[in-house]
Amino acid sequence: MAHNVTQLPRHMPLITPHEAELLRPLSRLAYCNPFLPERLELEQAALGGEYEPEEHVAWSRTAASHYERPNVVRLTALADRLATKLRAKLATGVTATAEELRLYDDLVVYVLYYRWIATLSPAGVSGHKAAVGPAWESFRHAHQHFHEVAGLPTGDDAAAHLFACLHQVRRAFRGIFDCILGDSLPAARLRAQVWQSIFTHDMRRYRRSLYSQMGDFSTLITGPSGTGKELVARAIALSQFIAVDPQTGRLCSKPDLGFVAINLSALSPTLVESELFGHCRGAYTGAVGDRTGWLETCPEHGAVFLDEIGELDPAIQVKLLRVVQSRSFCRLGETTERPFKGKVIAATNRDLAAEMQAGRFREDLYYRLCSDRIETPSLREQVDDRPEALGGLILLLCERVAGDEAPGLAVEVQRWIEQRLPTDYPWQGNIRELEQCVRNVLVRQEYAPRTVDQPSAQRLPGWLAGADEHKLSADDLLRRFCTSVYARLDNYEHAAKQLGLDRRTVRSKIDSSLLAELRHKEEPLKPS
Ligand SMILES: Nc1ncnc2c1ncn2[C@@H]1O[C@H](COP(=O)(O)OP(=O)(O)OP(=O)(O)O)[C@@H](O)[C@H]1O
Repeated sequence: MAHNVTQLPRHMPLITPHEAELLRPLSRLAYCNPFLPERLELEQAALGGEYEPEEHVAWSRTAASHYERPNVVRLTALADRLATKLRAKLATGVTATAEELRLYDDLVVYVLYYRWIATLSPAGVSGHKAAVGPAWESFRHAHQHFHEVAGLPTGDDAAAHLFACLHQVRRAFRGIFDCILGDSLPAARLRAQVWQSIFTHDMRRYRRSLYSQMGDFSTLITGPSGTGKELVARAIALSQFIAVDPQTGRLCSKPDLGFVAINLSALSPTLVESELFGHCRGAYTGAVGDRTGWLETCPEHGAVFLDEIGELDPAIQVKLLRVVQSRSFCRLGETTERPFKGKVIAATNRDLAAEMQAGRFREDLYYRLCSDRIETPSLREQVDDRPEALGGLILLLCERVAGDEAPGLAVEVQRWIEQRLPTDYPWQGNIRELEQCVRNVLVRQEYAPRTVDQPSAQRLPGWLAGADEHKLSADDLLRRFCTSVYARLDNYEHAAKQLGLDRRTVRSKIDSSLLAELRHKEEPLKPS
């Protein structure tokens, strides 16, 4: 190929100022978080006048825009042409500066990714077979083709590592973009946070070295019920780095085996221990044989998801702390140490700060778990940020349950909501409730929300959320009630009198974060 190119003088710069205008933003696009508004800004900077304005604050899935975004299609073509041109210049012997080489290297990453994506079926391939056969051969060939002329690392190992990283990017993108829905800023922030949880904020450093160490970082997901905490956990778990075998181009393990979810509130402490750690025969009454626990079966690229971590028995909290600290554990009834290779992801809708204050949750475990923390926004927060986000969500949820019938069903659901629910309807069950609403309207042409049909005097104030589902303990209830009375009266003496408790008891029951929240919202307490 180099033979057809006119010989250029050696002192000529590799990149012209005009090319640099495209190349600089492209270089950043190759490593940026696709869910931050920055992504759209960079596309605009690269395309200039050719940029087609987007009405969204950041990339999100809408019924209209799936994968073929016009700006990306344009950019990909431009990037491909520029990479081919620069490669040809390099082949003539033009010497590049270190900065030019860095920009060229980033451009090649961008081009290789989109060339590979173009070989996938429209539905995309997430399994390990995606890395096999012709796709790998053409990737390896292109990697060699672009790198060798620039003196950049070539060879199967370098190609396989980049291929593994790009495969991970693809899995993460699909897990986040396809599953975590919502066209509001809080939803966009959530997607960006999940991306960061997987790749950190610096993807270059991740590609260089951190890719093999992210299992050491536990993730704590907090947020109200029905806001997608499990969805987020799944996206993170199934998007961990998996190496590619340079001989075959296959991923060394299957990504879809990497997620195990345990609901800690649904199991007795003994069962939780046995599920997590495994046991040997006779470890407790009923342990009739050896059992391998989830910590043991979790692969290196996988994660164990501990849902409702706030409900974990204190004795097991100590054992879990050891797992996240030393990454080893023993089966019940055994003293042999076994390694834990995966990642721990925990979630709760409880206020862990209050749980710690009340002595029910260990601080040391909390600090080990929250090295990476993600907060899922409520549906109300999303709709308050962008009222149209509700319609977008309804349409996408309708697609999930009714396929091609989605547009018609979405109109019915939206009409029902507008006519029958107040505009400030709290959506206490969040997106799970919205899903139920969609299903109910599909089946019965109506939805019976619990709170709306009740007389307003019977509705629960926000600080009692969960009480109607019997999710609160008696102590929780007392703490919240004391906090709420104190928030209104702002005086321990008066609060104690009203509550019929002594002053010190009231003081000890105050939940500081709930207090801050109540003061912030100035939520009125109904007169007693
Ligand atoms: N952002 C979202 N995008 C799409 N679907 C969502 C989102 N959030 C929640 N859902 C849907 O709502 C339902 C509940 O989600 P999930 O179980 O992940 O919530 P959760 O926060 O873990 O709830 P809980 O605290 O009760 O366990 C699921 O069907 C999920 O697909």
